[in-house]
Amino acid sequence: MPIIEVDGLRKAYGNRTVVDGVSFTVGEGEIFGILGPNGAGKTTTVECVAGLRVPDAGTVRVAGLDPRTDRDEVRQILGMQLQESELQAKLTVREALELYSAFYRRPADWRPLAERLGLTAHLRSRFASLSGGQKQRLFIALALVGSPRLVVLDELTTGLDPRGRRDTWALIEEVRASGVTVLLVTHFMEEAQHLCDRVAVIDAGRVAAMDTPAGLVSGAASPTVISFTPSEPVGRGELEALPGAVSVRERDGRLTVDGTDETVDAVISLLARRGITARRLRIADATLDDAFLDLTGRTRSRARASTPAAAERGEG
Ligand SMILES: Nc1ncnc2c1ncn2[C@@H]1O[C@H](COP(=O)(O)OP(=O)(O)OP(=O)(O)O)[C@@H](O)[C@H]1O
Repeated sequence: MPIIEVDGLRKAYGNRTVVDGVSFTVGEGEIFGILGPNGAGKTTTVECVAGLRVPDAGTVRVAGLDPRTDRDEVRQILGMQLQESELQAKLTVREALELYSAFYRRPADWRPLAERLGLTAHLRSRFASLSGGQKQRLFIALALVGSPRLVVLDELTTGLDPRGRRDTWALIEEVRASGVTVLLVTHFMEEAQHLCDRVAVIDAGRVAAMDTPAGLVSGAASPTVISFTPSEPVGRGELEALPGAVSVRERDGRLTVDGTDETVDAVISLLARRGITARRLRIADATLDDAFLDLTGRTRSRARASTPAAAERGEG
């Protein structure tokens, strides 16, 4: 039996529907990602899973329980780290960990958890004095302190530096290795690609796609990107007409073609027939970023120009 079953979930604020028929299931032990642009309805969806919001329609089950009517039971099973959570300013880290432990029937020993999250040196610090990264790590600890079967993490690594982010990913992998299911809301494609077994892309309140990260990338309209500087001019129209080509861009004499493996073969044949040399030839798989932009219908070129991956591909 899946640990999370969401079917036809709908939620409106006033007359504005922000979750519009979302369905997905998560198997026990999975790391399941919810990815989507700002305001897509991700937080509202996971808050309904956690029983913090009442759906207008549809059903939610957590380990077969209804989070609304079986609230106490679900609270014992599900740990939640909320985006933008707050604690009382004067509460110390230690007090927060002890307080949260007391909510649960089978709390974990919070000390190793605090150690693992780099909080041991801050146990006496008051919440208000913690840095953004320290607060974030405390919320992760509080989500895990009840030994949950399922942990819901919303914007897990927002506010962490790259090192803190990597450490947190390693922690999440350990958590999963211990059998805990993870429902993860994220903005970071790299995070989804690194951690998630499956991802639901939510756009404007609906599931735009659901697959493994690799499946989403290979299902993108243009899973391969080829870029090169031709030794002699090549017409963009000619490249656009090649099999599988989705788009062609030119910048400072450098051409970038989004397409498929078939497009790559066709570009190389075309250049060979003409005796044109492809200088600094680069062929790259599209990333989850590209798949996400395809799925959420934004212009690929605008976004790609601003991603680090674009620079690596020599597009900048
Ligand atoms: N309590 C509320 N009352 C009214 N509108 C709300 C409320 N909570 C969220 N919204 C609106 O509903 C929409 C979906 O919000 P939600 O937080 O679920 O999206 P999200 O995908 O998590 O976004 P983000 O990535 O920006 O956190 C947004 O437009 C948001 O402004």
